[in-house]
Amino acid sequence: MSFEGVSKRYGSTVVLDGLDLRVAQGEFVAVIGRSGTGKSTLLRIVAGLEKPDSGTVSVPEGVAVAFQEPRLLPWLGVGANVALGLPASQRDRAVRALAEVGLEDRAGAWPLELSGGQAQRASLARALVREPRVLLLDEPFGALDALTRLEMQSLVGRLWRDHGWTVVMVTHDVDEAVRLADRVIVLGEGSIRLELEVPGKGPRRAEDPQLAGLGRQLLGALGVTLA
Ligand SMILES: Nc1ncnc2c1ncn2[C@@H]1O[C@H](COP(=O)(O)OP(=O)(O)OP(=O)(O)O)[C@@H](O)[C@H]1O
Repeated sequence: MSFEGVSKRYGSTVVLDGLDLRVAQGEFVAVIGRSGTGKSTLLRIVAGLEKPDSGTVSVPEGVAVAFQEPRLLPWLGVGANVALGLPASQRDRAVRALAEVGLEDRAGAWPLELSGGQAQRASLARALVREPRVLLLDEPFGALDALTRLEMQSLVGRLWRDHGWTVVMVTHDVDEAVRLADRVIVLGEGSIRLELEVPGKGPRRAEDPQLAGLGRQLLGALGVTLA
């Protein structure tokens, strides 16, 4: 997947200014940046929901998106939400996807009966069932408590390894970025301010001391200095 010289503005606000980005097949890239630096805009362009003003975007077929709020349809059961759009002959794929995210016993529940973490799992199952090549995650765990968030990070890391997806994840959480991604990019003023490779393969142990140093570097690029 690649962006070459991609620019996007809304009125007089320049959001992306000649952005170049290449993501290898199977790579996990985390995108961080201050509020309003264009992270969601970048994802929306990858998803084909938005067109750039100029530049070239090349994205393979098969993109699935999971957002911070799970966006399940409240009038359909969890299983039906996951199976939505699948031909009747392939409904068993929804059952398998629910089992992969640990929700096999919740297929008959209503979305409103799920906890935040379960709803996020259902949302992941809905992406899984489409067998995407590229998974886009926009602040997927932002609304979850700290423990559920750690569990969801492990789950996404495991699914990524099992399925060989290319992942682009927008997050405000530097620790989450270095725990999961192969590479973290910091967006600012329309382009990439800093790019860091994270050694090893995610999901990494949250308490890995090497990650703390990378996290501090990223916070520095975001203009945050810790005492
Ligand atoms: N449809 C739109 N119309 C007008 N302005 C927009 C639109 N979408 C985004 N913007 C503006 O573009 C800029 C980038 O927005 P974007 O949502 O991509 O940032 P972000 O980095 O994802 O922010 P956050 O971290 O707060 O979610 C912001 O100034 C925003 O107000």
